[in-house]
Amino acid sequence: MGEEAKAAAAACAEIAVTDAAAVPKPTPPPAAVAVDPRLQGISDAIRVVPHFPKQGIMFNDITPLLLRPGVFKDAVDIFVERYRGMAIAAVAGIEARGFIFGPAIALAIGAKFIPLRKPKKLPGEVISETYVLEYGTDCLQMHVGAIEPGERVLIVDDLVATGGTLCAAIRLLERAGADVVECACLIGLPKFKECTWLHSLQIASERWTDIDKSAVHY
Ligand SMILES: O=P(O)(O)OC[C@H]1O[C@H](OP(=O)(O)OP(=O)(O)O)[C@H](O)[C@@H]1O
Ligand SMILES: Nc1ncnc2[nH]cnc12
Repeated sequence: MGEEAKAAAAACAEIAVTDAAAVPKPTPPPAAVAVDPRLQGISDAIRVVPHFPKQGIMFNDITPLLLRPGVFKDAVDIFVERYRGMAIAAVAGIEARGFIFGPAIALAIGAKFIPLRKPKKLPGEVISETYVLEYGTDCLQMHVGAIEPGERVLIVDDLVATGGTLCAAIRLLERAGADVVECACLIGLPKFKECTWLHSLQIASERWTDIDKSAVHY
């Protein structure tokens, strides 16, 4: 990707992961516009904790960002600016950290919020999607009836690492008939760059400049 295209991509805080032909295209930003100045503050407010929760993991901790209302607001605003006017009917947040950003985005764009929960948390009838983790499996559940067939949905989480969690969320929503427009995460880990199986979706993420935060650079 050339420098001009990089700047443009960063400006709309978008990462085109793979073939995006099937999803509505956001308005392309003007070429060579400056990187959003809010991104550095967001990046700086995320703490990287080595070897948590286990040896070898560089844990991206968003809690310091939450202690800074201005930065927290910047993070939400960037997503709201991107998704407002895209006829999104529902924001689906992934437990637990998608519950921090998702509802704020949903309220601001006038969408309903759907919690995608870990097993045995929802009291009603659920549909479930199991996914593979590095060690073992996990599962996301959603209430039956939370989504109407054809509704446009944005999936929100704090971070994409392998993409396994997001893929499970996409499968769950699509099984319920949703039209998944995009996935939005604050942080993308480099490993994710090699994953091309989030087919025909785009991942909206912030563009980090601090390589120590194991962040995405496109
Ligand atoms: O891209 P992946 O490899 O699937 O990993 C990303 C997921 O991992 C983290 O959640 P976690 O599973 O730790 O759950 P928690 O938020 O409940 O702690 C993070 O908040 C994402 O949901
Ligand atoms: N490096 C990481 N930091 C925070 N949450 C994660 N979930 C998966 N990998 C993670």
